[in-house]
Amino acid sequence: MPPINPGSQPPTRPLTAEQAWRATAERAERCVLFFDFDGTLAPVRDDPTTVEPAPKALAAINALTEVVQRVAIVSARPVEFLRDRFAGLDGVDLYGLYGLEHLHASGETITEEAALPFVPTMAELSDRARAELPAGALVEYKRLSVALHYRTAPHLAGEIERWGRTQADRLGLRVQVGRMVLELKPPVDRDKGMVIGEAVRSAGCAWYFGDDVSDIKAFAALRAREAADPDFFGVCVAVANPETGDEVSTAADLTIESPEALGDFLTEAVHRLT
Ligand SMILES: O=P(O)(O)OC[C@H]1O[C@H](O[C@H]2O[C@H](CO)[C@@H](O)[C@H](O)[C@H]2O)[C@H](O)[C@@H](O)[C@@H]1O
Repeated sequence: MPPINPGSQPPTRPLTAEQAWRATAERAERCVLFFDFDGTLAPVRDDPTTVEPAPKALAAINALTEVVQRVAIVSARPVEFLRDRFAGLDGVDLYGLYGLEHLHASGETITEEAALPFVPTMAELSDRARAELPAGALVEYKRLSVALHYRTAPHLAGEIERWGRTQADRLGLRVQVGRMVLELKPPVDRDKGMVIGEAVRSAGCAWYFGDDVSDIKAFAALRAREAADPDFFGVCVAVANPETGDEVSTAADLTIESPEALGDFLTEAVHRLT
């Protein structure tokens, strides 16, 4: 078992990785494993289009689909982007754009209907962002949301955030902050917490792995499920990074150092659960 970095904050309850995998093994056929993508399964890069999952994590996820009830990716990326990265892994469910899209067992991508009227709004917003934001801002158009990145130009953070919030007010959109990014989304009630809350209704066990503030709602959904059913076993795992700070680790049971270390952790999990 690789060392678990407990982070600068203690877990919210005493739980070792050993104990967690043992309890999971007892319920493996009713267990769901949820993974955030960027910063969790995939190391962060300057260019969002070039990102790929860490190879060890991908191989372990493939093996885990044979061991647990379900494996799912829950991301702010579009399903189409995720499908390219997890091609060939039929046993992996994909939730994209914070759950506005989902795809199960290589069927068709389903889009939340309430979000569809915002397709033209997002196209217009993306064009306007490219025209009005200074050089150095990176605009990522995602059909139902637009991400305004400043990773390679951190001095623009304030200007980009102000511009994004003004546009959100103008167009009636919601704002989601992330790692060196501000994202504009439709005003539709859909987030990672809601996705997880619905997906674990009939599960006996679930893990959620995440690195960013939007993942904390998913942790909360597991806590709520556990509070409602003492037989349910939930585990929240943070993947550490210098940008999010302690917020995610503080809310987690376990903290892992990086996406690469997560690959080692999951490889060990395959052995523990088989
Ligand atoms: O829910 P996630 O899968 O974690 O997606 C969150 C955002 O991830 C991407 O941005 C982040 O990763 C980029 C590539 O490593 C990095 O350049 C950027 O600074 C990070 O914020 C993605 O591009 C966004 O659309 C997602 O909202």
